[in-house]
Amino acid sequence: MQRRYFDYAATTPLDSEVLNEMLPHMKENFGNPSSVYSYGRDARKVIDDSREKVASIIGAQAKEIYFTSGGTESDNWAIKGTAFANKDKGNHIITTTVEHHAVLHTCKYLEKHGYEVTYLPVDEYGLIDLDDLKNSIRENTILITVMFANNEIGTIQPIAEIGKIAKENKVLFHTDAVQALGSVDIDVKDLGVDLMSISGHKIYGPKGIGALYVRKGVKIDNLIHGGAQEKKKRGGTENTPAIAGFAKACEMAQSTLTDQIKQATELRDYMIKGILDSIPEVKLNGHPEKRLPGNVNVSIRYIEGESILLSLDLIGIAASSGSACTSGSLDPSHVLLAIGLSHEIAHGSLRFSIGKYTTKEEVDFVLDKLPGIIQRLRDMSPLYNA
Ligand SMILES: Cc1ncc(COP(=O)(O)O)c(C=O)c1O
Ligand code: FES
Repeated sequence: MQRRYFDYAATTPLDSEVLNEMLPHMKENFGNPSSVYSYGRDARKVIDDSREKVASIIGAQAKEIYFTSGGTESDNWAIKGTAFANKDKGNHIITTTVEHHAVLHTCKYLEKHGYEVTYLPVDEYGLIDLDDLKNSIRENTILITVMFANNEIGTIQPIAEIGKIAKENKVLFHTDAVQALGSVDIDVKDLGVDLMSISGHKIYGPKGIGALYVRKGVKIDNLIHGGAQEKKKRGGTENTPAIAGFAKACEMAQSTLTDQIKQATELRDYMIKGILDSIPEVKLNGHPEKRLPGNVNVSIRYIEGESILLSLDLIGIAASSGSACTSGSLDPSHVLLAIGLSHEIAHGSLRFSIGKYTTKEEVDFVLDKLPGIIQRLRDMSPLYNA
């Protein structure tokens, strides 16, 4: 059966050019980058060059990039590391109700250890209110952490405005840009961001690699203690192949960004229109314009997202009912509840995410099959027939 992948927000396939870039560093260039002899120096050079490339895609300097094991570690580090480093200044953190669990669960953990956290609500589109943000800043606020773009509904927050508010109030600003990288033009300097989390596997790079941007001058404690790697800020022998792959993926994403935004946006809008036009009682979740180019998230009344996913899977379509991290749990998505959806409607939600390999033919296949699937499920639903 031909399979069609619509879950690029969960992860992306490794680009073959990225794989080719990685292979030599798994074979002949296997040295430990900390070693002084040539094997080590060769690996070190790869890491130094890679740092430049990763820095370039977000407008940072190479020395402001620290490699991590991915978005989750970067989020944990940014939040715990600044919270611990600024304990003398205060213990208050501001975030939002729609963050990824890597941020939310880290904040919950800190609450158990004496920190106070404000969770800003969002409007029906998933946007925070900037006045709310201003009003929630206190004397003891040390960090604002607001995601760049939401992984479930695709909503893009007003990052530059948040950066400005943070700066005016002398509060650090971290943003989880895992979903935004490669889909939005990012410049940390223009945006006034102090810390930014990014990840390799959402941009056709390898899994298990990411980075934390830490603006020069920002104080941050270690999360991972060990050797002197990453300027003594993150111990552990560097994953040279993954770092090289991540850098290649960044380089490719940067050089094709404009075209990719255009291609994904066109397919996204075509798909949204196709779904809304062909299926009754369907609602688009997230902001109509301030949204990731590849994100389609809809609520379909009277049926369960899970049962639609299963029916789609039977014909080879891979989509998601929210985020891959929350499926498997019976709770509806915290993001969909935060934008005001009822439990019942949140349960009937689907996310299709489009990437660089998505074709119009694939979208047409979904548009052709989805209405029939939904009609059959609705015919079986006691809610629909009530
Ligand atoms: C917004 C967001 N933050 C963090 C992560 C975690 O990134 P990683 O899978 O690299 O740990 C993801 C991906 O699942 C994400 O979408
Ligand atoms: S039980 Fe299926 S999404 Fe809630």
